[in-house]
Amino acid sequence: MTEAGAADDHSLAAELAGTAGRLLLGVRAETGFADARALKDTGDLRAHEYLMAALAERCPGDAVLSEEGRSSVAGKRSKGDDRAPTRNTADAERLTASRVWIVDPLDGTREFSEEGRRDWAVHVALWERDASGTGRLAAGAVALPAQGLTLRTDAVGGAALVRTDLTDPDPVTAGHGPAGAPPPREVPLHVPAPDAGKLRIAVSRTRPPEFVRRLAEAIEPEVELVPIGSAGAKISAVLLGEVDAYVHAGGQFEWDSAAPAAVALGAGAHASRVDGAPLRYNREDPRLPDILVCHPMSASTLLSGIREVSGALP
Ligand SMILES: Nc1ncnc2c1ncn2[C@@H]1O[C@H](COP(=O)(O)O)[C@@H](OP(=O)(O)O)[C@H]1O
Ligand SMILES: [Mg+2]
Repeated sequence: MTEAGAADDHSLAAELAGTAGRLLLGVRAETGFADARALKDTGDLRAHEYLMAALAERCPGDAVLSEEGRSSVAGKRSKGDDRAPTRNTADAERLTASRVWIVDPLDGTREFSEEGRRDWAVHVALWERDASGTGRLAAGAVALPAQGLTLRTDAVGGAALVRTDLTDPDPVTAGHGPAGAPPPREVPLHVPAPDAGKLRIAVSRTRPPEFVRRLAEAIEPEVELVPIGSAGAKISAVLLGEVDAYVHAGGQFEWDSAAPAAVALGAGAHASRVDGAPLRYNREDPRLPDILVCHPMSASTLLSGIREVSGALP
């Protein structure tokens, strides 16, 4: 799924997501948490404007689909800025383009505005047209700025975990270097297999779908529901082994899942719609309301459990 991107596209996605993430840490420090609305809007728009400008400069021929470049957000402003958000590539052009960057400048906007929370992300994905006509995710990066991590695709169809904050050793990369040596900056990323007998399923903190509670009752392994903000942070938690699956239905858009799905597929995870159909991107209608990400070993249990409770799907 990720082989199509040129080596540079993977690095560029990671660089842009990481830089937008640093910018967002700066917005948090500068704006403070007293006015959540101002902090959310300023974060959304500053990261969006940075990504639009960087993509226009670095990839001038490519189309862009950003959550914050839709015509419906034209009236939104960041603190101290009168400018309207830079618009996305027009639909007619995007739908015939051969390369489209699908970005969520700030996923988990609510968590970004809550002091101390680390479950928010920057998503940068590249979709490329291919011979099949449906296209595919060619590269992707998810920055978790408050966790000092970026998860990214690589040039050989895999994925990597990059430590962006080298001052704070983290348990994930720490075990990879020789004893006593500083942990490497970047390590290969493979989705870990679940422990037998128990499944931890990440769900939305604020809108956990009722059908996931039904699913938890319907399947054999014991299930623990783990509320986490941001689709990117939840999918990253699956890839980092903090949970075993992410199940969502009832509403979402292409930008919420494109970059994390690209990384998940590169890391060997199962990523699909909740009925098992492939995730498709760069459609005319950007709604992509449901998703399942897990280790391939758990996919059939979860897909058949979801089928059993499909009457409860939103
Ligand atoms: N029912 C729904 N309809 C539309 N978007 C939804 C949704 N549920 C979740 N999302 C979006 O998916 C992302 C993760 O949500 P959650 O943390 O609740 O799981 C959020 O993106 P943004 O933060 O970029 O808006 C949120 O807006
Ligand atoms: Mg989002």
